[in-house]
Amino acid sequence: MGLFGLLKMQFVCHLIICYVFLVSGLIVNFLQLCTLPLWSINKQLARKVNCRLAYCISSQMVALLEWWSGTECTLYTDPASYPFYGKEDAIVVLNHNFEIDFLCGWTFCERFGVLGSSKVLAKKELAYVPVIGWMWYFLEIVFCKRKWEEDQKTVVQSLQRLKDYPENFWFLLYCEGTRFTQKKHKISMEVAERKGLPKLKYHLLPRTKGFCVTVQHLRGKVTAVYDSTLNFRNNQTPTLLGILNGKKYHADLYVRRIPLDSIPENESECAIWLHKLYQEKDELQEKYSVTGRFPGPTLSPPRRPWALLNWLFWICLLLFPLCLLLLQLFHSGSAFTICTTVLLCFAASLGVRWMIGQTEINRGSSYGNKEGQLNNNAQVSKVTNKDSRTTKTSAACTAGIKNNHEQFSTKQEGNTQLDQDTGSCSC
Ligand SMILES: CCCCC/C=C\C/C=C\CCCCCCCC(=O)SCCNC(=O)CCNC(=O)[C@H](O)C(C)(C)COP(=O)(O)OP(=O)(O)OC[C@H]1O[C@@H](n2cnc3c(N)ncnc32)[C@H](O)[C@@H]1OP(=O)(O)O
Ligand SMILES: CCCCCCCCCCCCCCCCCC(=O)OC[C@@H](O)COP(=O)(O)O
Repeated sequence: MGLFGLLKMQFVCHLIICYVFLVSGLIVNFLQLCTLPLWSINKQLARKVNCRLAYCISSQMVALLEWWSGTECTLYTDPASYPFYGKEDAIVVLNHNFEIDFLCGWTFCERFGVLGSSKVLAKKELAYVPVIGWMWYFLEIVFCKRKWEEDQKTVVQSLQRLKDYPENFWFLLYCEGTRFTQKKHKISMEVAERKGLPKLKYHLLPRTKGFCVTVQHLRGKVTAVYDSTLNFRNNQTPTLLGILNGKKYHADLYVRRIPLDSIPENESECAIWLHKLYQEKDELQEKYSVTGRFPGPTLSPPRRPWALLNWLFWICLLLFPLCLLLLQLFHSGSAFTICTTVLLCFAASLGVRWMIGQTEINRGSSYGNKEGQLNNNAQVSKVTNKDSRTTKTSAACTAGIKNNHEQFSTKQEGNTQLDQDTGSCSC
């Protein structure tokens, strides 16, 4: 390990990075708050300003990944789809297995110029995370409690609001609803069994309501779904703390563009379509685990300098007053002032540690983990089974999926366009 590598592991460097992130983030949050009066005067302008302000925060984390840790991101995609990326509104469906999968998503957003405006269907708890959560409020991020009865109205309203959004955006959906753990996987596969759906090895069973409602309400605005599958080379399990320590990872992202027109409008058909998509994603991950790569050509967009420049700007702006303050402090020699400052630094680092904890899977929620939920599902399942037609449709689709996927895999190897083929469910 070189000198720079050693430096990256020093606690003092982490303190400085976190200080810059926290203080610049709070400044940006304050500026966002100042845009409130503008919303009533010129809503579209307020949205554009907020996209740029949000970029100042999220691009710092992207710079940390790309320039500090040097993590590489390879994109596997159809060359015919490539020109669309960043030039249209899209719904992104991504697997949820890694602590930094959202950060890799952000990196691709940055490379295609949609980082400031990117959106997500996020759990409500994240809205209260300082800096990021507060920034999301002004970006009109859609929040959910993951209780459909309570979410239905608010999610639909938030989606409707995005219909006239002035910037191109990617709307991220983790349809699994929570991060993959062995326990959640086991419970989720029991649900799959009850529903007569094939088991998944690398994914949890997708929750279909959020996807269907998003497709339904963003139709006309969004033109495609980007089916995205992420994995890391050599079975790496990346973490945000690892990134902060300068650890380099290698991410592989497979993206398939599916025109929105080819996704069924009817809710139950849309749900079947999503289950089929996850079975295809599962087969793709199986291939990755065998070959160590996704099929098809790689077309990685290069890193852009803007995230780094923004980060350097904030470092220069905020380090100077910090150094002055520290000098003055030690010059004053007051034990009380020094102790108070040390305590404040300690409290701030605890705060940042708590924020980093939000990204850690072993501190994740119990959503999808509860036996109680399973019992509810059993009831749901019984109701579903009463409608034998639905169950049969599921089974028929399952059979159809196999055939469709064989077609899909063969086409994949030949790197031909798959969108239209995979977009339609023949069930
Ligand atoms: C290309 C590069 C990527 C670009 C990236 C772009 C943008 C980046 C932008 C931002 C990055 C920031 C990242 C922040 C990350 C934060 C993400 C999150 O917070 S994820 C968590 C919140 N999001 C979701 O949950 C979305 C998915 N969920 C849904 O859509 C849900 O339907 C819902 C709308 C949340 C409602 O939840 P609820 O639980 O009420 O769902 P359902 O009604 O659907 O669930 C009941 C349904 O599921 C079955 N069930 C029950 N238990 C299980 C189980 N354990 N496993 C699977 N299924 C289960 C149950 O039988 C019911 O079935 P049915 O619907 O048939 O009745
Ligand atoms: C320059 C950068 C400096 C970095 C130092 C400070 C870092 C602070 C980082 C705060 C990041 C907060 C954003 C959290 C995003 C977490 C995304 C995520 O993965 O959420 C999980 C949910 O999807 C599902 O939750 P679970 O049900 O699995 O539980």
